[in-house]
Amino acid sequence: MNADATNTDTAAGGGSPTLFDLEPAGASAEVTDQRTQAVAKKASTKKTAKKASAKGEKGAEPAPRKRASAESMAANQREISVSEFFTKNRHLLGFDSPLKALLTAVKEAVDNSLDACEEGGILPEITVEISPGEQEGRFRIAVEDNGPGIVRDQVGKIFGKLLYGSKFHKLSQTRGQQGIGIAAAGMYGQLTTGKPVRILSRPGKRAKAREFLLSIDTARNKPEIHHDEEIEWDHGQGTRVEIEMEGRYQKGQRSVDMYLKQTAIANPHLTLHFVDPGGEKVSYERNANELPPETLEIKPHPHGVELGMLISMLKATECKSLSGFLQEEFSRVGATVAKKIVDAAGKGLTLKSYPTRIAREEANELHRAISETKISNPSTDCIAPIGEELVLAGLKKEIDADFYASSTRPPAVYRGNPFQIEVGIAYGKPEGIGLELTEGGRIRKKVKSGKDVVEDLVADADEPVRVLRFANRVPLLYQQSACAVTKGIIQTNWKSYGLTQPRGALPIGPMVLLVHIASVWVPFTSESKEALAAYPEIIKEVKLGLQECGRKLGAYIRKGKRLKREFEKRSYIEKYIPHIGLALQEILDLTDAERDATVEELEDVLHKSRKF
Ligand SMILES: Nc1ncnc2c1ncn2[C@@H]1O[C@H](COP(=O)(O)OP(=O)(O)OP(=O)(O)O)[C@@H](O)[C@H]1O
Repeated sequence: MNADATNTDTAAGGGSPTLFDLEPAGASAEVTDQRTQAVAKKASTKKTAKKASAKGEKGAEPAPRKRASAESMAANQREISVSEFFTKNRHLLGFDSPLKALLTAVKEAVDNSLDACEEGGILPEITVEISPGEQEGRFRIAVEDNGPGIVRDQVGKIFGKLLYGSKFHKLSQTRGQQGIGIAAAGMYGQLTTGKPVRILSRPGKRAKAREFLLSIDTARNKPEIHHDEEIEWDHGQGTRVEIEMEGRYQKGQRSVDMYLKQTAIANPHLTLHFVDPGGEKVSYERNANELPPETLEIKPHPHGVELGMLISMLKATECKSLSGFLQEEFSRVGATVAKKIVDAAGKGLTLKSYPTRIAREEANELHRAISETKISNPSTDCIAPIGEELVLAGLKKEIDADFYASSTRPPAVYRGNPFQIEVGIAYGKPEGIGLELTEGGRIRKKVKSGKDVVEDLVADADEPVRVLRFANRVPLLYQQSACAVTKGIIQTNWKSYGLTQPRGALPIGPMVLLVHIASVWVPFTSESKEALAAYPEIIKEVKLGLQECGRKLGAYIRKGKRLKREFEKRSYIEKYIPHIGLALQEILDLTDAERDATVEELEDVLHKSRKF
């Protein structure tokens, strides 16, 4: 029975005994009237409570709930398409505000262009255009590359299907990993403007170019191609992607401009052109004419494989023996290591055991044996760091500072995945400390270089240092505090290198800190790829890299402080040298020429008095 109905009945005086039933007969009309009023009030209170409860107001009685049965629940249970999921959860992909959405879309397209050019062995030249869209608050982004292009059959799946890509299943150093990025950007455009994505592709100089217009059928996670036609395109081979979307364009630390500038720093082999919504053009010319060294795809390292994955691999393998399986499917396992693992596993497993018939219990022992067996670290020809020299060149090209240092750590391993950390430092605004020692031993004020640089990259002297984080050469602009890189910086003792550092915070000073991780699988904290997960191995390497650069910085700051003290002392003495000259002239009866020569000599002695 409906609980509400019971209450109403009771209030109306029917059903179970109430106050009225207990009242003696012949009670006065006034009392009856009061009773009637009380009943009416009670009923009205209940109605109000019901309404309030429906509105969710505090203090209201809870509204009665309709109970679901397994059958009624079953009627609502159905598969969720990955596109529907990410439409609702677009913040997971970096589309949570118009400002960030614009940046994410540009980033996905540029990262893809860079990956494609490098895979194709082509020096990348990329053009990014952002122009106002058809309505206020809309923008049209276009990213064009000179990469290998995309073949006709693949265009639909790449741009109209989430979780489709060429990089997820291989362990190699690429910017993209998940197979979500560009389709998600197109989906966001479609969601906010209703417009399809436009793609131009020319897969090879001799091939004909084609134009496509497509959108995603989000319920089925499938492409809907509206237009597919051969066109004349005045462009060599390559791809052009155009997406109209709701967005906000703004310059600043987390802007498209900053992402592109940082991309140019970390990719010295890239020539990049950018046209902003106001029509202003910026170009970053490459300062390296060689592509980064080619990296090899690797197999998983046994120490990075979890039990569930091992069981799946055993089921899926085509190898006919356990020995073959261990050697074929993993890196760093030869015949000797395979034998050691199998011997340590016991459970009747032999080198000849048939992998697909290995039961869960045996797999468990095999997994234990793998973790106990000493296996050499994964090979490192699968990762390509930027290199100390190019990190320095990139910083010098784009940031006007007093002092630069860089360091590339040797490769290390987290969860079986090789990675390498690089650190760069640009310290001091030239107009800040601004003193230098000339070859002749003089200390002079530095002249501003006058380079066209981003002024706001170097922090002010009383601000926390600016951090530039990169993962496989991609700038990470959001979620700085959640990132393993920031944790590594905070855990480093900057006081010993001459900087101030509040407890548990970034150091303070006019400095840019660049940290790059190169890896076959970058452990991001979410699908939007904004922060690195805090693996202790990664934090440790970040700290070691920072310490290497920090020591050089410490020496520079100490020298700078000495220079400053000396400069002040010399300036003070220098003021009195002409007076000393005059006094000497009077005492020693010198000619004017002799006096000037003495003054010059005294100045020389002063300036060459100390070596730094
Ligand atoms: N400009 C391009 N030129 C050539 N191939 C491309 C281009 N853009 C995308 N692709 C291909 O499309 C695939 C899917 O791209 P998408 O951005 O969706 O995912 P991803 O780059 O693999 O991973 P992530 O989701 O981490 O970015 C890529 O793996 C690549 O093979």
